[in-house]
Amino acid sequence: MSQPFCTVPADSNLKAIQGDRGLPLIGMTLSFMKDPINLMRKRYDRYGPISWASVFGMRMVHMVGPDANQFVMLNRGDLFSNHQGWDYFIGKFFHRGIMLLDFEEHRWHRKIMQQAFNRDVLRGYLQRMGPHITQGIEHWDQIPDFLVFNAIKQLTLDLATDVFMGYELGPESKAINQAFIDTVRAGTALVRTNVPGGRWAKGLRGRKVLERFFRKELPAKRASQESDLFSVLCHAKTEDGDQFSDDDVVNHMIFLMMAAHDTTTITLSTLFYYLAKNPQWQQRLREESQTLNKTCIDYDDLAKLEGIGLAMKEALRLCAPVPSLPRKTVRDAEFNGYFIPKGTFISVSPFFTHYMEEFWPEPETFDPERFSEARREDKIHPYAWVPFGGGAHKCIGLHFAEMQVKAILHQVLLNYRWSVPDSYEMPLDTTSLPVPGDGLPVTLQRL
Ligand code: HEM
Repeated sequence: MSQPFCTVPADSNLKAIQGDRGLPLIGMTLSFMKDPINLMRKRYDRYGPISWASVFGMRMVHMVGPDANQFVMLNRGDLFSNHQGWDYFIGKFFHRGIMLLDFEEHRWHRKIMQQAFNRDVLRGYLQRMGPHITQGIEHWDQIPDFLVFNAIKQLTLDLATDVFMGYELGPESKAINQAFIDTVRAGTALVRTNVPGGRWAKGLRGRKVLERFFRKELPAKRASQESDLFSVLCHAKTEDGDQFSDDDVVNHMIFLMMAAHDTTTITLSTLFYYLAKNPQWQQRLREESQTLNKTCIDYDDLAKLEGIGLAMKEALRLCAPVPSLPRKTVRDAEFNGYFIPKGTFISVSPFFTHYMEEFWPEPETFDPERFSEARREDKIHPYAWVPFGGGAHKCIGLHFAEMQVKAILHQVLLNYRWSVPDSYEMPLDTTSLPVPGDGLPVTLQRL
C-alpha cells in the first residue's frame, strides 16, 4: 500500500514522495538484488521518477531516469553528500577515498589527482600494460574449463600490481593480492558485521595489510620518480603547489585499485559475452585490430580502434558496472515538485536508466551502432548514458578504462576466437556488482 515518505512542511506546496516498505524486516532488498530492472520498472510505472522503499535496512528514495541523474549528479547547490551515501556501504574499507569526500575538500583532492590521469601519464601506463597482457593471455587456451570472468579478473589484478604499484611483487605478492581481493569483496558483503571468517572481517584485515604495505613503500616512491600510479600520486602537484600527504596517498591508492578493478573486469566480461553471441561483431573488431599490424597498441592507436569503442559503450549500457549511486541530502531539496528532506538516503540508477525504452529503442539488443555518429542514440539526453556517472564525481579513470579495455581486447582478438552455444544466455548475478553468475564459460580457439 502506498504511503508518504514524510510529512511535507505546512507552508510548502510540494508533494510527499510516495512508496511502500515491502516485506517486513527485509523490505524490498531481495527483489532489488535479484532483479533490479524488473523491480525498478514496476516502481517507475507505478510512482514515476521518484519513490521510496525499504532496502538494505533503511528507507531509501529512488530517483530514476535521465532528469533525476542530471539533478543528482550535477548537484547544483551542493545538496547531496557522496560521503554520507557511500560511507554506509564501503566506508569501513575505503575511507578517505576520493569518491567519499565532499564539496570543497573533494575539489582540492580531485585537482591533484587529475595530474595522475593526464594524457602523458596515461601514455606511460599503456606502455607498461602491453607486454603484461601478452604474457597474461598466452596460456589461456591451456586452462581447463576456461571462465572468462576469472581469467580477466586475474589479468586486471596482475596489470594493477605493475601499472598501479610499479612492482613485480616478490614473496609478498600472494598476501597483497589476497588482501586486495578481500577488501574489495567486503564492500559488497551481505552480512555487514565483524563475524570472524566472514567477508566483512576479512575486508578489515585486508585493509590493514594494504595500509601497511603502501606505507612501507612510500619513502622509496617519494624518493624516485617512475611512471606507475603510486609514484605519480606521490609527486603530483598543482600549479598552487598543493600535494598529497602520506595518508592521502595511501587512502587514494587503496580506493583507486578498487575503483579500477571490478569495473573494468565487468566491462570486459560483458564484451566477451556479447561478442560471443554476435560473432559478426567479433570478426569485425578482429579485422580492425589486424589492420594495426602490431601486438601491443600505442596511445595513438586508441582512436583507430573505433569498433571496440562502440562495442564498449554498448557493453557499458547493457551492464553498468556501478549499477546505482547512493547519496544523502545535506539540506532539504525538491525534485519534480516533490519534497526531499535533509538526511534522506537517495539513489540514482545508471543500470535501469540504460534499459528505459522511453530513451533506448530495443534496449535489450546489443547494437553498438546506436552510438555511431550517424545515430548517436545517447544524444537523446545528456544523462541517458551514464556508466561513468557525471558532475564533480564523474569517473576520473574513464580514459584509463577505455585504454585498458582496448589494449586487452586488441590482443585477445588477434590470438583467439571464442564462442558460446546458440542457446546460452549468461546469468547475471546482481547481488552486489553485476557479474556473470556462472563465470562465463566460453570455448576458446587459438588463431
Ligand atoms: C569501465 C570502468 C569503470 C566504470 C564503469 C566506472 C564507473 C564509475 C562511476 C559510476 C563513478 C562515479 C561514482 C559516484 O558518482 O558516486 C566513478 C568514480 C570514480 N572512478 Fe571509475 N569507473 C571505471 C573505471 C575506473 C578506473 C579504471 C579508475 C582508475 C584508474 C577509476 C577511478 C575512479 C575514481 C577515482 C572515482 C571517484 C571520482 C571522484 O569522486 O571524484 N574508475 N567511476
